[in-house]
Amino acid sequence: MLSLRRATTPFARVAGSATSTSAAAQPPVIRVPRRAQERAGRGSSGRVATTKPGRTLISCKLPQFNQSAGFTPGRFEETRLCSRGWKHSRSSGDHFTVNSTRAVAHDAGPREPTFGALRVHADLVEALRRAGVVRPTWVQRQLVPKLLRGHNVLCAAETGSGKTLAYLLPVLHRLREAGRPEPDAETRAAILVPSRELADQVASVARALGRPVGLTVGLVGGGRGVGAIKAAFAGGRPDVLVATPGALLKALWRNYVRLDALNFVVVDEADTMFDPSFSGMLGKVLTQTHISENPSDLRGPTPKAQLVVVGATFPGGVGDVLDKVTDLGSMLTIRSQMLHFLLPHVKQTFLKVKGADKLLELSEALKRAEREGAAVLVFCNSASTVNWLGYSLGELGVRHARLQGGMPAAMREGVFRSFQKGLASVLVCTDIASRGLDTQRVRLVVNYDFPETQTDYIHRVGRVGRAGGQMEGEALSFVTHPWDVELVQKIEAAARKRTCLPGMETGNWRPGLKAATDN
Ligand SMILES: Nc1ncnc2c1ncn2[C@@H]1O[C@H](COP(=O)(O)OP(=O)(O)OP(=O)(O)O)[C@@H](O)[C@H]1O
Repeated sequence: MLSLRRATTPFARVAGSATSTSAAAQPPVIRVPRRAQERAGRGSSGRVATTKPGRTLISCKLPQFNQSAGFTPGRFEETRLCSRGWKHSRSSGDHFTVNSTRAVAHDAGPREPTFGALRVHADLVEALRRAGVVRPTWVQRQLVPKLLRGHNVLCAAETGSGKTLAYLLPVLHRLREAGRPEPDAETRAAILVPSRELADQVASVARALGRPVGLTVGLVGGGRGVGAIKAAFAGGRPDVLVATPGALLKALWRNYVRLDALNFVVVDEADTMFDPSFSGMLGKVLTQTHISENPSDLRGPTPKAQLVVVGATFPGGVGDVLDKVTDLGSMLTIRSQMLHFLLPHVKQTFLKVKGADKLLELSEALKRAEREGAAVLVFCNSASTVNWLGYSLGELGVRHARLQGGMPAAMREGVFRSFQKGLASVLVCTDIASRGLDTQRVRLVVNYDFPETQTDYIHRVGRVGRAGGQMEGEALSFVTHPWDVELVQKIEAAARKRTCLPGMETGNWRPGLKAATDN
């Protein structure tokens, strides 16, 4: 007769096979590893009980795939995915939701210090207070002091966590402390961003904060021709220039601005800026600057520029570009703990749907959002789908705005602003709106086309659940093609295992750079 006993090691040991004399008298005892015992206990279905009392993390159309917030599968345990059969055409209509497990986004608790404790200029703190921004978020508490101390920093933190203020405050503070320059002085800080909409947004925040401390802010964005770029410098060179790389290169070629006297260079939205489509231009801009290698380079008669690179995701090519302009080893890194995880405060639903049914599903979702008074971003993968979908929604009587890169710059300029002002509640757009744009009004993101990469998914969903926001965010993704399903399976597996998205692990992030705690 065999008896099962709980093993103390993960490996089975057959005790009866030992050569002790007493063994012959005893019935053989087989020690079975705990995992195998648990598997045996699951019954004939072989399924692990993934539900426990309490909140549900993942709720599915088929309840046997539900997973409780209190359950996490073992590291080597096979994860049962609701989306496993989604390549089959009969799976249409199936769905699952990753529920939010946290209520507040990135906001600091009442016991966190206020901005005053970060030792930025009192006028800046007061300007923030007037805007209702009192306590710094995690990334602000990390980045501001390091920049004030003169370090070059590479900073990766989730979408909507407040990175813009995290770099703007020390930049404005240090320019203010340096005193008023000569009237014809060169620009002292350049902030580089990938789109004119984002340039517009960052410039308006910088202006609101720069005004009280007597600093001027200029803006040059792409797509408006040389006349518009020249006009940006008509009133003299601004202290801070927010620019897209293409427009800045044009300004440099025509000598409207110089970058060799900069005190600060900021590269925002690193994943797009270091993407091959931008990195060539960015490299050309950076080679015209003198980037410091350590804080002592910021002093003396010819001070160099401090460099800060920020993003919510980081591509591989960052080092290749930066290596040419500074000592990478001297850069500090800041990385938030939940980088490249699904946002825990945003409810995310995935719906397997036939291509022909997507419009119907979308109009249902838009009706629900309208009843709740929620603004919606609808993402498509191409400009032509934006145009087609806009036309179809128009036919259905849905008021909306459209934003895609092929639109003339003059038209694009007003679209996002009018959406922000609430003149339209639905914005149909390409990924041009997924990077950096602050969308406090938006409560629902719809992936009409499933994004092509996990990075795009992170940035799109990151348009909801932003710091300082009062509203619960939600994302709805339509899953149609087999290649969409592959991506969904990776996302579902990461959600169930509570790991970051596969292939985006940041354990060895920027090896060779000092960790932020080194300073
Ligand atoms: N300390 C704070 N308290 C309250 N709200 C804040 C705070 N810091 C920033 N915000 C607000 O949070 C929102 C998101 O900030 P921001 O756009 O800088 O995020 P981000 O990290 O740059 O996002 P993304 O990665 O999408 O570019 C903005 O509306 C901003 O005004």
